[in-house]
Amino acid sequence: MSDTTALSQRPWFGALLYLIFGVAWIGGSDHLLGIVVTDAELYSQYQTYKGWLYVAFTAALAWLLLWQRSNAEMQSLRSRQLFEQTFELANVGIAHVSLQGRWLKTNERLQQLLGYTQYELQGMTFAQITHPDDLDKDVSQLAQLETGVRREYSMEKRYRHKDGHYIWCRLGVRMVDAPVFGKPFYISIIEDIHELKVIETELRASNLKFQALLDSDAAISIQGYEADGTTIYWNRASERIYGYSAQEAKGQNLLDLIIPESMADEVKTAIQQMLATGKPIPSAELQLKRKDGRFISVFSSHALVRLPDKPPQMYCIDIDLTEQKKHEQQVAYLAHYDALTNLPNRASFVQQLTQAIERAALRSYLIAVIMLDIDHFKNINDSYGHSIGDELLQQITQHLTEALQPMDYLARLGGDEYAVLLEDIEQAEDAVRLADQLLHCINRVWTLSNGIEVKISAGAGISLYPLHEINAEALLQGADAALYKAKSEGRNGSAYYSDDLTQSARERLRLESRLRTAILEQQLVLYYQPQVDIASGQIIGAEALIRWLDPEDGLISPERFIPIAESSGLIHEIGVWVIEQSCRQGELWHQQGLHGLSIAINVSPLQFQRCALIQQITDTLLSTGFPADLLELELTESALMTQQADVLTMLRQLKQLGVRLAIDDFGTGYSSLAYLKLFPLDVLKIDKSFIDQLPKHQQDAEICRAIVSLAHTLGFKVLAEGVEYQGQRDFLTAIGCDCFQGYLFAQPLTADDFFQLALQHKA
Ligand SMILES: Nc1nc2c(ncn2[C@@H]2O[C@H](COP(=O)(O)O[C@H]3[C@@H](O)[C@H](n4cnc5c(=O)[nH]c(N)nc54)O[C@@H]3COP(=O)(O)O)[C@@H](O)[C@H]2O)c(=O)[nH]1
Repeated sequence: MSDTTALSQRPWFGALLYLIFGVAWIGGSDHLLGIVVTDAELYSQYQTYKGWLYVAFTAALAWLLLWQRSNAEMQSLRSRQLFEQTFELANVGIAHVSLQGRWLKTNERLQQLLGYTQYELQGMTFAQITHPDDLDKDVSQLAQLETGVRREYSMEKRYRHKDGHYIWCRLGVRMVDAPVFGKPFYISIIEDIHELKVIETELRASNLKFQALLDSDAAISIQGYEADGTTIYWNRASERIYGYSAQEAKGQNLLDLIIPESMADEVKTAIQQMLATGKPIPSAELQLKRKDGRFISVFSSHALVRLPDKPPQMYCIDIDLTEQKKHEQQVAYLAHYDALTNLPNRASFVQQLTQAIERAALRSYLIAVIMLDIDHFKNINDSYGHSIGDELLQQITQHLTEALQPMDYLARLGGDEYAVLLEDIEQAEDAVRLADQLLHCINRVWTLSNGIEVKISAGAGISLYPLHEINAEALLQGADAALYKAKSEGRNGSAYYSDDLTQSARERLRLESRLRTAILEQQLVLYYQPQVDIASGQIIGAEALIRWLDPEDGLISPERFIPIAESSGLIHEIGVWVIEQSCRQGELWHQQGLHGLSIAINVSPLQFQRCALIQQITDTLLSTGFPADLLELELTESALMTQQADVLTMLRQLKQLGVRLAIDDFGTGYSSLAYLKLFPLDVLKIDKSFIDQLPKHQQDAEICRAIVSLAHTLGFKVLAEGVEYQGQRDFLTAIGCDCFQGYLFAQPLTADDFFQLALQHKA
């Protein structure tokens, strides 16, 4: 077939072959026949046959050639038709393009695509309708085809449609060497991908928008996880919120990254349920874990994403609540605190006061509310501006805070008004004392940052629970009313809600101040009341009793000033003086011939709260030489009941010194039999209140009898105090009481008088 095709393609060669064959046949066959057939007739006959054979053979050959040619033409026609059909009907644009880039032949699809006719295109080059941005790439790749560097290329490019708009196409180009057009040319396949490209561009834009959206809000963390918890997506906000970079987070398991250990099981179960049911895990506020180990509050929502042919994925959207929490805390803070001074505000004060009242009601103690108000503060604001006013309030706040104890509660009620809550105060005047200290702290010249100096004063009002009112608001109103009163009376000081209390508190404070002077000016003296052996009538000792000889008021009773000494702390100073003075006096009497005389001293419970007491006594005994076994400390029951363990230790230390211990006013306090067994005591002093109506008062008589019996059973001596009548002494003698003291024998005497009396009795 190929040969035939070759012949049909080169007819002159076929004609030459035929000529050679014909000449060879005619010449050769005749010569051969002449050799083989000698008979002329037969020869002629064979000649005819040979001619017919030649004709038949050449006819067959001609038929074969013609048949083959017609077949080839038919085939060529068909393939041309097929090509044309393919070329024209193809759903992609096809073009033959010259090496110069001119459109040689284009199919209908391409013409439709570009909007030009075949004729119009043939007058143009591809470059004329290529988007300028794509041209260089196209031309340089064509050059590579021409130089044989490559055989084909493809690219995405834009052609300009006849109406001016650009169409995205995918171009495939191959160079054809067969010179159909007389020269090599390019076959270009041009596929319309415009719609795809538009979709792709839109998709990319949408992806970018989506990505920008995900990354724009630094407070919304979005994380993607495989069903097993492996991290596949981690946006920028996640990096900020949880501290892991996307690189660090991807590939790690959710449970290892941000779930606290305590939540791990719960989260695992929730994920399994979500995967099984398709229902997302309900949104919730969670405390998740950061890379640095700190916890962060987030509002977490979850979504299950099922993509075709892919395992399900889980996405978490966590909103960082840190700022919101801070804001909430700030709002909560502002609801309870004053932003300028950072002090609790009125609401907090009322709340605190209400709780304090509940505690005080249970434990029966006093509470004071002190309200402070700065005088004419408005003038400062008006004269110097509010910022100066604010600065002044801040300075005042700082000074007030420093002047108070940590347990005192200071609040700013508003404007220039402050309130102080004092819990568990001993007596009403403690509040006045503190109020006066606070006023003293405010009433001065204040220097502000800009150099301005302002002199201010303030007033204070005090109300007390439960003496004045029993609820928080009423106490505040009471303090406010007292403040108003103090100011309206121009007192420039503090006032109680009740006038009586104000007076008595002022009186006590005045007394306190005078007592300080009395100590300095040695106006305190000791009197001594004899303690007598009830059977023999011998003076066996003396109780030292303090007196205040005031130059103006004369003798002031210890019942008046000891409580003030206790509340002001002066009792410690006084106590030391009493011990020293008593021991010195006792030793002097001893040297003057009163041997074996004991001295009893009253010790305040407050003195017992100081460890220094032991050392003071030790030092005094050493310095005075007074024997320890003649020194008797009178303690009240309340002193023994506070801080029992410490008291017990102190009592044992005193016993080791050799000092004797007596219980004063026995029967009026706790009278716990347990402490009689517990503490190393020597003497029980029956309180005067049980003695007063002896012997007639049946119950008191029985009580005295029982005390004596009990004391003796436990090995203590019994002393009856306040014995004024012989009948009382007789009864006490009858029930076995050991000693007594009282006006029957002698009142408290000066040291000299006591000495004289003791000498008389000795004689
Ligand atoms: N911490 C200290 N307290 C002391 C000191 N000195 C005294 N006091 C305590 O003061 C309270 C009052 O004492 P005072 O006014 O001295 O009264 C004492 C006696 O004068 C009085 N007394 C004694 N006998 C009689 C009597 O027959 N009739 C009568 N009406 N009164 C009498 O009793 C007081 C003695 O009390 P007591 O201490 O319980 O023995 C008083 O509580 C003193 O304790 C001191 O230095 N430190």
